[in-house]
Amino acid sequence: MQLSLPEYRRLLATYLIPQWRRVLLFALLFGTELALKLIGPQILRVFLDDATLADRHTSLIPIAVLFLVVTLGQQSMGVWAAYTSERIGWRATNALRIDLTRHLLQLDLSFYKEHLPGELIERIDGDVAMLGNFFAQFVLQVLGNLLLLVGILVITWFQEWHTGLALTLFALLAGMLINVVSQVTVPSWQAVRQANADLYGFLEERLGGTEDIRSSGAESYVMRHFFLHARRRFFTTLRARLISVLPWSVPQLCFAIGTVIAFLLAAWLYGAGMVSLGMAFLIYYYIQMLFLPMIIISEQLEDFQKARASVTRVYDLLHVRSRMKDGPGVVFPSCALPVEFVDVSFGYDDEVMVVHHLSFRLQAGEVLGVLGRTGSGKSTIARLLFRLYDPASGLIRLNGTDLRTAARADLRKTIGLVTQEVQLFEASVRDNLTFFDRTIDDARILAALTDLGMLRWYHHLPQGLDTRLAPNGGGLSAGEAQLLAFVRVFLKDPSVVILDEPSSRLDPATERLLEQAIDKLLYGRTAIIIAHRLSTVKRADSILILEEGRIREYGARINLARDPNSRFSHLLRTVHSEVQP
Ligand SMILES: Nc1ncnc2c1ncn2[C@@H]1O[C@H](COP(=O)(O)OP(=O)(O)OP(=O)(O)O)[C@@H](O)[C@H]1O
Repeated sequence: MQLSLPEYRRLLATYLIPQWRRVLLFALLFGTELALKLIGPQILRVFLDDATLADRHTSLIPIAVLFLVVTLGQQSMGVWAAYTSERIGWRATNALRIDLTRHLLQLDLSFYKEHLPGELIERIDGDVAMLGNFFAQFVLQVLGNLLLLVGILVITWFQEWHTGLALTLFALLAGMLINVVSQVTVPSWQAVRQANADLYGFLEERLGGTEDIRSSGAESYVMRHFFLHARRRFFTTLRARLISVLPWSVPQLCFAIGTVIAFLLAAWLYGAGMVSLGMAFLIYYYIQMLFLPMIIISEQLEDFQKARASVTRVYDLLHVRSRMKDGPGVVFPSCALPVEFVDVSFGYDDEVMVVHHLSFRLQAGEVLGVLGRTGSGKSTIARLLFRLYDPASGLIRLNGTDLRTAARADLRKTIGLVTQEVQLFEASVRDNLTFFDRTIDDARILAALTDLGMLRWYHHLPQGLDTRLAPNGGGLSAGEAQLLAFVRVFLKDPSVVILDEPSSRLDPATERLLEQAIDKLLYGRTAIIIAHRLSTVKRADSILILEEGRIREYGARINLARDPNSRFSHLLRTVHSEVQP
């Protein structure tokens, strides 16, 4: 989809109006620079004509000084204008980067399933960087240089009509030619951007999975695909660069032809006595000058063509709408809350449902243990309650309210989620625990660490809470990372806790700590524990066993444990016999 003119106008207005003073300054500087460009040759003409006068009375020095002042003024305006436009471009693109990032962070998880992070980085950084010139200069450069072009032609028409006519015809022909060749490069630059996005997407995914790739010995497979992506990028870039020689060499050729025409015309007019030497020089000078605006306009149009593909992609991204809509907002009380699933079915794709007709109810403060084979839909229940997705049918109630009427920000405050994969950042322990929330003071963090029995761990940190963690939580064991995730939830103090228990093996000491932490975390809260070990569900009031997304068994834990025919008691017996053969 290409953008319409009003959409371009809106885009420019959105990012330029907030810095209108700077845009105005740029317009003034740029306009003055153009005016000085036109005045300079006129002073030279006067200088030359005066210099060749037989009976010259006036001194040439003031004219020469004036020319110098005008030239210096033009150069200074040019530098100042370039600096100002650079700032406009950076500010506008940075604001756009922020808007894009903010927008992307609000999109559904289903969007992230379809787009690799590396590809999104390329959109936010690469594509937006292409728009710097569009925001900063495009409109003014095109309009200004058009004005300069017209100005040169009008002046020459007035001063010598033969020259005016010749220049106008020549400008039209050369302009059309330059414009045609400038379009040639656009598709090849689009291909370069796509090759970049593909390569970054590939790299990001493979670097993220480096541990698995090494352990499964898939390095050579990855390297081969890296080579294929890099090769494609190399050849598309090479092709684009070679084709880009055209828009550069055609204006050079026109420029050479123009210079010859200028010489011939000036020589003929001067030889025929139709113009003075100063005027002959002026004709030559204006023909030379004519090229600069033509080349700048063509460069701007070429740049705009390249930017168009980026604008379209950025605009498309900005218009991706979350399928889930925030409700008007609900204030949940900060105490344990009841949770209810009513006939909930859901699939990550619209066609294939992964959970079917789930119905269960947790009283406030009740703990539900969810069991089931891998892929049976346990984590999906957690994602639905956290409203990372909406059910395809049925509804989920929290404290009697349909989740869809709540704002997602309300839910994030009310529900704490500890997943199997704990995301840690290359930041201080404090920032990792508080999620960069500066309102949480150290005393609260230490109280949470004490509550969870992590003071010993804390005392071993070389710089206390200021200790920086390595990227991706490197240096921490899986158990420690899990404990940090518990501290996070503790600090959030939610009414409902969802605990997707880690299935990884932990050493007995960490496991004991984790067990204590779970007890403390669940105290006074409604909780859903997705359990991989039966020992975890001993604290559950009720048990739900899933099989292929359907409830196979659901009831009070004590009753199910007592019933010898229940699936749960069967599981208990199996584990027991495995432990004590
Ligand atoms: N993001 C996703 N996109 C598409 N399908 C998914 C996605 N996440 C899970 N699934 C599918 O949904 C089904 C249920 O997955 P879910 O993660 O809920 O299982 P689980 O019981 O939690 O498994 P595990 O015990 O291995 O964590 C599986 O068939 C899985 O392949």
